[in-house]
Amino acid sequence: MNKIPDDEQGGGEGALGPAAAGREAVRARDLGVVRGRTPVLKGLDFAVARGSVTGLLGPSGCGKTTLMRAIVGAQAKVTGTLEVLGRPAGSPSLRHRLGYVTQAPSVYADLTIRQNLAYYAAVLGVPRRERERQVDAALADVDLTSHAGSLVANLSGGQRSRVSLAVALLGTPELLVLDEPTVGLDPVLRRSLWGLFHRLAAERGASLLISSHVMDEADRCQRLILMRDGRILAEGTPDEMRRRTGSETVEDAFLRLVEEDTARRDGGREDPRNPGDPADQEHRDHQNHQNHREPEDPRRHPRDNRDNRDNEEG
Ligand SMILES: Nc1ncnc2c1ncn2[C@@H]1O[C@H](COP(=O)(O)OP(=O)(O)OP(=O)(O)O)[C@@H](O)[C@H]1O
Repeated sequence: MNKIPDDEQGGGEGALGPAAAGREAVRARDLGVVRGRTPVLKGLDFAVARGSVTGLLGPSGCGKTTLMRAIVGAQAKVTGTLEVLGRPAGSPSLRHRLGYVTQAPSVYADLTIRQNLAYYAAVLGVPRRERERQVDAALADVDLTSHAGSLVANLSGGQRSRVSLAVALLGTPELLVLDEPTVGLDPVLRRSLWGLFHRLAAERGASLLISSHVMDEADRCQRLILMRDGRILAEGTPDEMRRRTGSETVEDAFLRLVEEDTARRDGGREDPRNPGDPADQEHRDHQNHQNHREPEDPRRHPRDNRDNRDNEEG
């Protein structure tokens, strides 16, 4: 484990004071990100509570992955204030305190599951005598014990995602940032993973930030951050969202909030349920962008948050 360098800025509590720093795993103030030449995140203010399961929800292309990359210190051109576990995002001492799972599984296809985990346990500096126990625990957490000897190349997409999740669990990180971890999984597996997320929060005190563009996952979260077009629409518990908007489901609450937001932005000329909805345009822009985006390095270390931070000088 790295020693905390004395010259790191921000200190243990930052500008938040001891009480706030203790309760919040992440705190953003006026956070902005530019990707290429486009402002993708615009003036975000929010917090992620410690020891809780927080859902980051919003339409495809609204900026969820960009926000997660900023939190784990992998994003270039970040402005404003972003504190993670009481330190400025990207601080070297955070590396071992965070687990990050990207959308594309990033484990070695030519190794078995156990070999991958043993390799990453060594890279992460898990003491040798601890490694076997931690690898076994991570395998059991993601329900892959019986496949431990299988080559990753022979696994299904959902199984590969769970191997990435197991890697993120090594070293018992305090904050887990999971980008759409349940996408493509069957309902039984999804339920069991949500069970795991809540156990990690309740029993180990871990803080989890989990993105999804599927609104029916919202009720599985203790707190929600709803995003649209690079901004925060609302944050709070699922109940608060429903009460505030007089809606029965979080999905309806989200649509109400989009309507209010649209009305605020342009005097209510646009109906968010019409095909002209800016959220649809966001989606189309995102799809166009996906066709032109730079490929991810398949051998990128899933726990290394800093290696492609500078590849977006546009
Ligand atoms: N490498 C990049 N260079 C420039 N712009 C990018 C890049 N990656 C994403 N973007 C743009 O940033 C915006 C936010 O993308 P992001 O991937 O953060 O959205 P998202 O909410 O995570 O989407 P999804 O749910 O589809 O994963 C989109 O408009 C996208 O086109």
